[in-house]
Amino acid sequence: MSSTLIVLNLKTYLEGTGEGAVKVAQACKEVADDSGIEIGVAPQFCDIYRVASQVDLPVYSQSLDPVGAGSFTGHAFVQSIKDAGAVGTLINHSECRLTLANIDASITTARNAALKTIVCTNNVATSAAAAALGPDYVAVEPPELIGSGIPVSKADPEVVTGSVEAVKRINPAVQVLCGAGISKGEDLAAALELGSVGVLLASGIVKAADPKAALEDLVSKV
Ligand SMILES: O=C(CO)COP(=O)(O)O
Repeated sequence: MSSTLIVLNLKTYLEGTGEGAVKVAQACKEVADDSGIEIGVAPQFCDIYRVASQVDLPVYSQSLDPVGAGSFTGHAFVQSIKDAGAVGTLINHSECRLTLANIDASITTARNAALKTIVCTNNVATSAAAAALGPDYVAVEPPELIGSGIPVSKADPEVVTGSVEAVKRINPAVQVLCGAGISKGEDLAAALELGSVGVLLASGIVKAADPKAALEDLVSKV
């Protein structure tokens, strides 16, 4: 496997029994095996166990709550997420934003459970702030391009290069992903060219008529 990472965020796109998530995850696994590129998937909380137990690929939670075992109701508990089979978690996605203090607490909570952390950011300044908290990855995604079909690597390459530069300056151990509007092979190639180590993406694959073919195209230029 190369060190390139692709994480497919399923959001709430797939209605139904969870079988849709398993099917997309299976496509991710096949394309990962064929291409040698690591592909992870972030399904709904309730689908983590189903996906992780049926498909051998890295599964991420879409978020978690920084609470321990005890008197907490309605929270996404890290130990349950881990026991369900997740290897990591997104934190602070633009569609599930946290305060800086809660981002910090979520990173610590995940790290203590040996889950990988991907902190989403919306611009260079927040990428720098996130890097200071020491996650495994910062994933910069300008919200205005999310779901737009317009790739960040083309529409706003400076937010990627600026984030890579800022993160490197603040904490060189943190790696940078980028996302928003990514769907094609040329988008992933451009993202890597700009200094990121991979992409976080959703609609271009999940909503495609043939997600496996879309994934094959995504990895075709690397
Ligand atoms: O929010 C995203 C991934 O977390 C990006 O979404 P799109 O790939 O749909 O633009």
